Amino acid sequence: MIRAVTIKDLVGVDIRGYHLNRLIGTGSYGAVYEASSGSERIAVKASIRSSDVLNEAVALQRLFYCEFTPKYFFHEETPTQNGILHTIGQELLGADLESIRQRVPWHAIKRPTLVRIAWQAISCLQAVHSYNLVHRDVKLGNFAVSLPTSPNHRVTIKIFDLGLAHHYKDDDGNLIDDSTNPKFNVMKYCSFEVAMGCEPMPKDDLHQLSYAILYASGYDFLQKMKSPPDELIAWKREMLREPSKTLPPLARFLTPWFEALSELNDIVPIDYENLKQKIQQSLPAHNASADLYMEMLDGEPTLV
Ligand SMILES: Nc1ncnc2c1ncn2[C@@H]1O[C@H](COP(=O)(O)OP(=O)(O)OP(=O)(O)O)[C@@H](O)[C@H]1O
Repeated sequence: MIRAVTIKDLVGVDIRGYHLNRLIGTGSYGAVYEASSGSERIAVKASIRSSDVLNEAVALQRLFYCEFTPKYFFHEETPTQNGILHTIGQELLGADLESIRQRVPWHAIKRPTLVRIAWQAISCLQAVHSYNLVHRDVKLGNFAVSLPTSPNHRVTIKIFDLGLAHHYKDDDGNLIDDSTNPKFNVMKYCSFEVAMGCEPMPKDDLHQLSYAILYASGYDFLQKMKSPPDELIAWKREMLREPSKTLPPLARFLTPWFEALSELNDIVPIDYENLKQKIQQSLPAHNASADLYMEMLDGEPTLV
């Protein structure tokens, strides 16, 4: 048994043979550590919300062969003097996209990089949905770059934090209810239909992604989320009804993609390849399917 500890005070503890070296960051309910065993480095997520950890562990296990989510290593329950500590060992990722956005001038990721991010982020959701999972918490901070591969420092975008993910349909296509009944309509960055009281479905992950991309393009979505609830819902509705008029001028180049997103529904299967082509059409002079790299620019690691 390990001594009484708080979730943010686990440096030095060993879990499943991995030594917790460094606190990477903390969220509303947990903390993530960089841990190692010999030369192998992983991320260990510890949380006080056992239901989220269990849910994430099940989702990551399901996604074991998925290359767009962190690789799953283990789920461990460790007795401590003040209760059970729940941890998940998973692939160590690099910086999350919210931190990357914060580091770029004007907090606006350049268009050629932005379309590559959007292309890969759509692939992440396509992959998650192909395992009959809906993520339900799509935001910029829940995407991260993989650790760069040498020698050219190529990275890929992965989606993580599957604590709210849901196995929404079985192999025969029958919908599966979420018995925990979470209230997604209170989440400020939920999609329009979810704000209106519908259950989050795959198309809602894509609508949440559209807000994340808009935010990454330099739009002050945090300020928008502070609008009175009615105003925020009206804006989300107009983004679907008339994207070309509602999009801020700097993001208007993404109109083809937003128009395609408006046409999604829960019945017709989503054509992810078409959505990627719409991203390409938004910026024809640049290859949206090109690789991404972490390069040192002015002494700062920069995603290009
Ligand atoms: N597998 C991972 N590899 C590297 N860093 C990670 C990994 N998973 C999470 N992180 C980082 O750990 C930090 C804490 O993550 P966590 O998901 O607990 O909180 P959050 O997303 O910042 O907040 P919230 O839980 O409120 O959404 C974040 O900076 C996140 O980018």
